[in-house]
Amino acid sequence: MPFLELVQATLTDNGLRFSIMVKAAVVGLLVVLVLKFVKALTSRSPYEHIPGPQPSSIFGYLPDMHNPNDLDFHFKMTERHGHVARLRGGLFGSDGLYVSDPLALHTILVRNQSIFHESTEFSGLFGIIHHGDGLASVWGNDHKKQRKLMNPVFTAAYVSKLSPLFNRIANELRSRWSAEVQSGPVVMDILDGLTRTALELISQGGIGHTFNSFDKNSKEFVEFHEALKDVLPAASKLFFLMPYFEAWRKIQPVWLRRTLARLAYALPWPSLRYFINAVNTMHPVCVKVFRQKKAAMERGGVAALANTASGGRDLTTLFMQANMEADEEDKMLDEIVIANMSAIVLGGQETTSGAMSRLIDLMSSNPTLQDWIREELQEALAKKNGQPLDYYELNALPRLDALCREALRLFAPVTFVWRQTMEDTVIPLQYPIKDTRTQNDIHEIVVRKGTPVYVGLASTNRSTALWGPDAAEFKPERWIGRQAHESTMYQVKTPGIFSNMMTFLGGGRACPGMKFALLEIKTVMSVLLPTFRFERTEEAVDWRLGITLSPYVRGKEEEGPRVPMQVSLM
Ligand code: HEM
Repeated sequence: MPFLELVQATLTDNGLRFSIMVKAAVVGLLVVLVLKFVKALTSRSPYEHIPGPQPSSIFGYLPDMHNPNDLDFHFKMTERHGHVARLRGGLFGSDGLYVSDPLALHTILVRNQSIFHESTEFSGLFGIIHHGDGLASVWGNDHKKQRKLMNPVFTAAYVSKLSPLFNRIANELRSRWSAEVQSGPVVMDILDGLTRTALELISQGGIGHTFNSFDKNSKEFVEFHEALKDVLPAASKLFFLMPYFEAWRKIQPVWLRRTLARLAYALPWPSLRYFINAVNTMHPVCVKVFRQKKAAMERGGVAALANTASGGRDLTTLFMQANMEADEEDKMLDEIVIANMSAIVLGGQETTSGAMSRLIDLMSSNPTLQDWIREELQEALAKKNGQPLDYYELNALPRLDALCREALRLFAPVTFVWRQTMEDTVIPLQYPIKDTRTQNDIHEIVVRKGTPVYVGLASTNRSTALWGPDAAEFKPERWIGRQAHESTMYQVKTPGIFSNMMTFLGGGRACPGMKFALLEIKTVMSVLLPTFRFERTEEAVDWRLGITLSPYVRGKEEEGPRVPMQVSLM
């Protein structure tokens, strides 16, 4: 329905009160913009003495920060401006801070985490995507309560039990690719196969559902994958709407929110449409899976799920069981369980399919490295007479481990996370920065309430002060023979939960899925590398930012994410 007709129909439906509300919203928005403009012109920033990048426009740092083609904004932030950088807010926003200093990160993520909340931008965004207050949208006690129920299912004891399932899914990919390359090398988009694999791993292992992703005719896979692929890049392009997402998802009555969403959908704005479509596709699937699971468990406990995709061993079944047994005050509402199912699928799909493609991409340009990893896997498999390697056996392989660590250090799939300061506070610095006015060293920074603080995951992972002068180079051998705590050049500790790097964050909101992700990546490599050789094609692949990183063929970005690769049997 054309936009104007839709507006007319809606007005007729809901009458005068709707028209008044729309006018009030427009006036309110204009007032906010004017006030922000006046504030920016009249007030002084408390961070004028801190070095930082010059924004490329009057709109301040946000467009630069979300520019899909400027990964160096993040990768080189520390080396260009120091371990804390001032981000200029421009004419409509206030200044923010970009942090990669280990001591400051410890203060933000661990010691004073109650002062540095998840930003309303991200909590609002993920609250809309997951349709509720799951892990990504709550803080304080609510967050702790949810983590307490969910953390146990992410431990090695549980995750290791998923090895047989993961091996079965990885072998399905191997069979498909083997059939394709049987009569000789073939150039194929490996991202397609790895995406299907990652979705099956997370959907079967995470929520106990299959999208039949290896079936090229699976409508459910096509729709859901389309939604997953679009949702974060589209959201990233809506960054200037993000401050209003938290307020948006609280709009009452619900009919008003739905009507506004329908109107927004009718606007000629592709990113907004992709976003709304994606959100409306993902949620019903999680609701359906949850209802089926709950009904089965109420009938016959976990045993009633024996014939489902995961046989009842998936993470959701485990935490639903814990939820049923929890004390009344600790229980999660059904809508929160559903939001967390959605968080698991979204948090675990793009990140891991990207990481797996990156690993193969890196090995394809370095055949010696590829052979070095393959040799280790072949030896380990030979010792088991070709039987699949389990969680503990995979973790005991130093070369595979070094490859994973180095790729995840240098190319952190999540580039930065966003926090907001809830009260005035001070952050101490490990590496002093220079006062731009006096040139004196600054050892601590007073951070004002309301300041947006960006935790630079990729930039910390590339700091030469932490990792040595070769920090920006891909060198898996740097990990060989080193314990996790020895990993940084000068034994400096960061709060990161993964070998001192920030890839999976640290503190109370660190990624719970780290062990799950590493098992996925290592299992898939252990199945593919002994069978296939991967070689680069002429087409260059660039990784672009869209909250997570996605690969695009240079000059063919409009074709969507792809990683073309020549694949042949060993
Ligand atoms: C290479 C793969 C992965 C990377 C790099 C990664 C990274 C991260 C990071 C940086 C965060 C913090 C986000 C923030 O605070 O804003 C996070 C949170 C989260 N991740 Fe992961 N993740 C990965 C895989 C997974 C997997 C496989 C799962 C599920 C099985 C998962 C589930 C989650 C959840 C539920 C959260 C929210 C935690 C909370 O707010 O308490 N992630 N992840």
